[in-house]
Amino acid sequence: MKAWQLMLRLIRYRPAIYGFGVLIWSIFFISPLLPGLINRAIFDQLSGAAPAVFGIWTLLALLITTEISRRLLTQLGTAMDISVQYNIAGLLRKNMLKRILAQPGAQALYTSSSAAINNFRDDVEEILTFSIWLLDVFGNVLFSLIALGILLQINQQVTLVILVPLLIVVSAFTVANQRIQRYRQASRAATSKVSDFLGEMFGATQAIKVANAETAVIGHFQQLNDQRRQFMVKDRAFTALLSSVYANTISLGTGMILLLAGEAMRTGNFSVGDFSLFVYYFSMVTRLPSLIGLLLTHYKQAGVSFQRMQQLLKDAAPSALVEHGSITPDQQLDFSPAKALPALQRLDISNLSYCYPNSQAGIKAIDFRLERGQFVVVTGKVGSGKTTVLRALLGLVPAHGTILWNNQPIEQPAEQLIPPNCAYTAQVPRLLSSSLHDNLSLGLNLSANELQQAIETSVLAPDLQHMPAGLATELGSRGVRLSGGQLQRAALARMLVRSSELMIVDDCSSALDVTTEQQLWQGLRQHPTTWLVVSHRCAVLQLADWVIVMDAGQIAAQGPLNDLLETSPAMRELWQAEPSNQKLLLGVDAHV
Ligand SMILES: Nc1ncnc2c1ncn2[C@@H]1O[C@H](COP(=O)(O)OP(=O)(O)OP(=O)(O)O)[C@@H](O)[C@H]1O
Repeated sequence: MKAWQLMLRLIRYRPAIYGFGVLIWSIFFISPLLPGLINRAIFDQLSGAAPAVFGIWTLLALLITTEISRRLLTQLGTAMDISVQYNIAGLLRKNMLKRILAQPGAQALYTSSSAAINNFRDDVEEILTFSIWLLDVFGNVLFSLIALGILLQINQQVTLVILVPLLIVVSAFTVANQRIQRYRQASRAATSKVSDFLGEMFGATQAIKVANAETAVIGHFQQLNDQRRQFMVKDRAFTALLSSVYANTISLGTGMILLLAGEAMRTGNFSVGDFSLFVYYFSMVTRLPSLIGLLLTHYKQAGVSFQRMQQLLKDAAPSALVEHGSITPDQQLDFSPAKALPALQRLDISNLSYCYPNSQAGIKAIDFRLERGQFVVVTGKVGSGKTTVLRALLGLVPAHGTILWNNQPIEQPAEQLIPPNCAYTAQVPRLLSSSLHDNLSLGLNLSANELQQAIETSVLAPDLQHMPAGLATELGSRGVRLSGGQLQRAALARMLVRSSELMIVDDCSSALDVTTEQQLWQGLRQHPTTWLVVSHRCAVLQLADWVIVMDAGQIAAQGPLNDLLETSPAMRELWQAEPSNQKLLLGVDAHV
């Protein structure tokens, strides 16, 4: 869809408000026609060029009334501007947010989060600027046409000179057209790079400090800022240059008109009143070329913003950005909870494959089965594809393959394999800057008993005793006030309160000491559900009913742990690599 089509859809979202805005501003912009004519009458009466129709005081009263009305119109017009901006910004932002939230987790954002913030802020602002320009343009054009009609009746030759600046402006825009777009795209991309890096720097402050890399990192940041400065200066300077070309054409036109008007007055074809009318209308009529030039420039820049926002929506239809719908603040986004599937008896995964874009890495032809109540462990070397198996199964990456839940196909895993059917804890769990209670519930209305059970099973109870406000303790940004081990167990407790048929956990006890880890997994194993767990730790492998060994994106072997230790060299290698103290503590058999 072209920029003008998208803009039209936005206008049609609230046609009455936009229409009223156009009407108010049109009245405002055409209202100077009247004072111009009054001035002309006053001057012609005073110079004796025309007979007195109205008294001077009547004319003055008319002038004052017009000016007061214009002030009132400005207030009303500003209110309309705000209303238009609220609706357009609300619709664009809601549609972008809706699309992001509707995507499966791992694909929610195709760009970085700071680039997305730029889309929500700067690109939406650009569209708002353009929409406000559009509100004004109709009234300005109308004023100019009527004024030109009046002036043409007075003196055709002088009036036609006014068209010269318009031609200059249109030619200037035609020449600059491509550059406007190119400079705007480059400046926006450079801004995104700066915000991205800023976000990364704040997120990795500790890593930067312990690596003593402040100078190098700040140097790189400076480089990105320099690039941004260059692109921004080009973009702003070019827009300013165009504005000045547009504005200077007015001065050119003024000079020409004054010369021609002076000549006409000398020959007696031009009264003082006519001259005052020309001068009065002239500044406004000649503003039209400049206005049109700037409007075309903003149109190009709005086009770049539309493109950038559509990139955020990626595969969605272009019209998704301007799709009409309610934006009232109390409007709930429509996230219907997942339909509960029948109690899980068997989950069959066959031929599950996924390859990461622009790489050879991923998983190939994964087949395995989970039976009700089983505790299945996926293990393997670093980078062997364990996490990818889970993400592919959960629909967090667009994988191929078949997933059967009690022999019924799961067509949309990202929408179906969520609570109450399936709960998941990622390898690096994320908490939010809120209280521990809010982080566990995430909006669920939990009983004290449910919370207590989850806290005990996740072995979080001893830690809770040392928290100053218990469950109400604020965790800070992304749960920064928790230790690595506490964060992992808080995420597990969050999963447990979403009691589901299938629990999926990705290697998230790595920060725990051996005793706590053993206690945790034995507690989880008691939970009456089916488990699929990624781990290479003895504490977990020992509890497994079934172990799947991954190697280079494929299943190298699968079966009970004891069988694999006899038959699979890959499993033996992994087992031997685990610290022996864990095996001793757990009383591992004498296979190794
Ligand atoms: N977003 C990505 N883009 C490209 N390649 C990726 C991406 N994520 C992972 N990979 C690659 O895919 C392969 C499998 O990664 P995966 O995270 O599934 O391994 P893993 O067995 O879970 O590793 P670990 O034990 O370190 O968690 C690796 O080679 C990894 O480099």
